[in-house]
Amino acid sequence: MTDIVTPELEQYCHEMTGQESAALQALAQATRDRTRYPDNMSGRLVGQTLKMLAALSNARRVLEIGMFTGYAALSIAEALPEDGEIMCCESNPRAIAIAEEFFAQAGLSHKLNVLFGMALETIPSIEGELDMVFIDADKKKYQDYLEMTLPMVRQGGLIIIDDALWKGKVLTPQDERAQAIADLNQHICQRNDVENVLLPVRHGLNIIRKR
Ligand SMILES: C[S@@+](CC[C@H](N)C(=O)[O-])C[C@H]1O[C@@H](n2cnc3c(N)ncnc32)[C@H](O)[C@@H]1O
Repeated sequence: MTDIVTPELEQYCHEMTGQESAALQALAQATRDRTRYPDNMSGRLVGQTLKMLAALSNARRVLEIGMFTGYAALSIAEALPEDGEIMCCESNPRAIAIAEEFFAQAGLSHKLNVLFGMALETIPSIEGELDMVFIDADKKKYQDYLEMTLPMVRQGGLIIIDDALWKGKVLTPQDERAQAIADLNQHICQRNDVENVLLPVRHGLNIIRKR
């Protein structure tokens, strides 16, 4: 994947960002050892950014769309209060098994609620308000995820969209995914019910706050 910043700066940011917990380091290693596409994992920069946002916004109920092996979910869970909950949509049972194993090792299973299946089918089963949503599944469905979850987010709550710069291809979109994300970024900054900032963190994070 094309780096948004130079590889040297990316590495520097990685090294100068607070070390992850031992549990997150073990999960990252297991993801590299036991999955075919470990690059799907978000990693330290995104994970620590999400953890920081969850802490700053006093999040208690969080939804992640696209959990994979649970790196971002576990990062966020570490910032949630004891009665906090992270609901995670995921369609891959092997990835779910790894996430559950490492949540258990971290002693945080009580905060995890996995919604197994296709996200657009499982999200409607969620009741109550959400403080934060992290969108990181099927790029072509991002707009649908946003429309479905924005009404569920409390006023002042956050939606964070990953891969918002999609390999840098949003500048001159030449495939369906790049076009979908470019259209979504355009749409978000024109809405008047949210405010947002698009940051070049890893593959791009679009941070949206509901007015
Ligand atoms: C980029 S990975 C997520 C990485 C993860 N957020 C992390 O922090 O490591 C995308 C995940 O979304 C899942 N996924 C893709 N489309 C989905 C859908 N429609 N419903 C549920 N999960 C989906 C994939 O199985 C994959 O595990």
